[in-house]
Amino acid sequence: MSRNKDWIRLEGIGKSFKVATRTAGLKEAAKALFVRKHTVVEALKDISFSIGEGEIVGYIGPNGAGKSTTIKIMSGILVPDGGSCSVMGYTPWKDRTDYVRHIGVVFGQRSQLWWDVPVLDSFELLRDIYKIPDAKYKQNVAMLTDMLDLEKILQMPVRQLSLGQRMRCEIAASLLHSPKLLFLDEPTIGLDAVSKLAVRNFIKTLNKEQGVTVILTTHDMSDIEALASRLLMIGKGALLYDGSLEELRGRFGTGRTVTVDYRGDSGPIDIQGATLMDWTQERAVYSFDTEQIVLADIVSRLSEKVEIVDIAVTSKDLDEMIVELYEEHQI
Ligand SMILES: Nc1ncnc2c1ncn2[C@@H]1O[C@H](COP(=O)(O)OP(=O)(O)OP(=O)(O)O)[C@@H](O)[C@H]1O
Repeated sequence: MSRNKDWIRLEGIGKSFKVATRTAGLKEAAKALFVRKHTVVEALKDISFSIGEGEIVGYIGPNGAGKSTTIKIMSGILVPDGGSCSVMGYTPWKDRTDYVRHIGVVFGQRSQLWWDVPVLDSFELLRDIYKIPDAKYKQNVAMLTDMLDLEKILQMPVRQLSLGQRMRCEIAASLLHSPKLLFLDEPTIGLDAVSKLAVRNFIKTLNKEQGVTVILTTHDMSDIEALASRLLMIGKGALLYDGSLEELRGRFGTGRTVTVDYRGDSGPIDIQGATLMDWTQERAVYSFDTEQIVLADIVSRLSEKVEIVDIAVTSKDLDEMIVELYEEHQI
């Protein structure tokens, strides 16, 4: 349950990047030595949202939408062109030294561990960098080793670890200093099913038992389904959706497809309120909206004419809903 709704508050955040344009041809390249041409990429346009303490929020959007730029601003790595951002009372890019003691950051594609030394040595370096008191460090290493099953890998150099093992160590490394806020950028990318589950379970427990707030960037919708009760969706630098998964499901979730296997001699049967998608000698497929017609009515109409052998109903999955939202906003 969220304790302070404006624990994180972004208001009117904008960020543009100036990108040098290169023109083809030797003459143009020579000219470019004297006259530099630039285009401006508007990565974020007027982004506003609040996140409460203790929430797990999924931050999603297609490639190039502006997710990393937002995370970099919230973690103090980038300074926005305009707008305000307050996290736990800090302005991230202004009070960075103090601020970083309260946040943990994991970028799935980048490592904060030293490649050639045992994992534990990296942890000790981080202890010195963050000036973590000895007792707290020992307690956290013991807790994280237990929760993330690190016992056998702490003495191994990072380059010898599998991706799943490395990700567990990355997450542990980001939590050694007991941050209250964790940014996770693609934490399950490339992981197999078992490792994904282990990482997800850990994030859930961390949030539940220690109240750590989690902002999760991912392209994997099953991460969102498993972890986040709230979704922030961004596309072309603008916020497109801020709400719960349930609301999103409510908005798109009344569409169903029913596949009915039958026996009997019948031509296609029209049912008012349902759309016939396919009709073969053994199988009929209808799409329908639960607000227009209930499944039982479809089944009962069909059973007047044919003998029903099997029924399977599917609803839109999260991926499909997201694609529809993008289409709605023409992303
Ligand atoms: N340092 C930079 N210099 C120039 N352009 C940048 C820079 N960082 C980001 N951009 C541009 O800003 C836009 C948003 O990028 P960002 O990395 O935030 O997207 P993203 O949603 O994280 O994408 P992905 O899912 O591919 O990681 C893109 O058009 C990107 O090319």
